Amino acid sequence: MTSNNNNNNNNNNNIINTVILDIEGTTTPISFVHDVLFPYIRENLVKHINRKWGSEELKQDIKELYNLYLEDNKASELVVNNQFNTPEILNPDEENVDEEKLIESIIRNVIYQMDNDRKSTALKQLQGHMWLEGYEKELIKGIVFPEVPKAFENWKLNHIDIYIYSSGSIAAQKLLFNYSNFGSLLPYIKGHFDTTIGGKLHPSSYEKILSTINNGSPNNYLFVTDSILEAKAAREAGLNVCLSVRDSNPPIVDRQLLTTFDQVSSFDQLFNKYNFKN
Ligand SMILES: CSCCC(=O)C(=O)COP(=O)(O)O
Ligand SMILES: [Mg+2]
Repeated sequence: MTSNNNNNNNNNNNIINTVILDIEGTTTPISFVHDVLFPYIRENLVKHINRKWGSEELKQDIKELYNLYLEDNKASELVVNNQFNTPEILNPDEENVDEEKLIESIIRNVIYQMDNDRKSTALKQLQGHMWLEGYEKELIKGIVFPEVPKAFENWKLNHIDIYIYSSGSIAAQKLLFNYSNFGSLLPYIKGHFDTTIGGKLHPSSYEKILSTINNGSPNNYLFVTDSILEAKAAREAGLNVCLSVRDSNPPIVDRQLLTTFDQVSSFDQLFNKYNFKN
């Protein structure tokens, strides 16, 4: 273990027994998400809706998207410059709804959310369902950075529990790690969390995750993420936090806040920075 000179809240003598990892920008290049996963959704959305029309899974996905539209609309009455402006989805439960128009409204809504990189649970659930076929047909392979499998192995050997917390749905997370460029990494991962537990910018989400995992006090946990706002929220919940500053990530703009966090550009560096239980 080495100490570091950052004026962060981490006490690097804390004994870490659990790591919680973000995906995009942390275990996985941002380019994989934006240049492979997201284009797959755009290219296959119409086909997916037509193929799955009438299925319980798609009905549920549409219901979630519709509820989100209603919620945003309600919120927009209260906020002057509403940040969402989510395109209308026709009520899927209306008896005489024009199916063609309903489908058009769903597509408009999904594409709008994706154009804005919205991390809504509704969008992420649909995406997760869509990627299944892409992975199964080997059209997509999940990408993790080259040192990630070795780090997983190392943590596993030392009985450090590995959890994932991503805006991507739990189903999408499992696909990415099951069909990874290094084979299935799922056996290394003890559990998964997505935004159904709460958004990644809220300290309460991290508190809920910790009470679900139940592996001791917050300072036994290490959260690694590329997002400084997620890092701030997790720190407020008392976790040790390390920023993933990969060469391929966009630079973090708030330089001042950045200096208050530990940073690594590869998981290898975590092993010198933190005191993992062994
Ligand atoms: C689980 S793979 C899909 C990635 C994704 O959709 C996403 O929004 C990634 O967000 P993260 O919280 O992992 O940065
Ligand atoms: Mg991320």
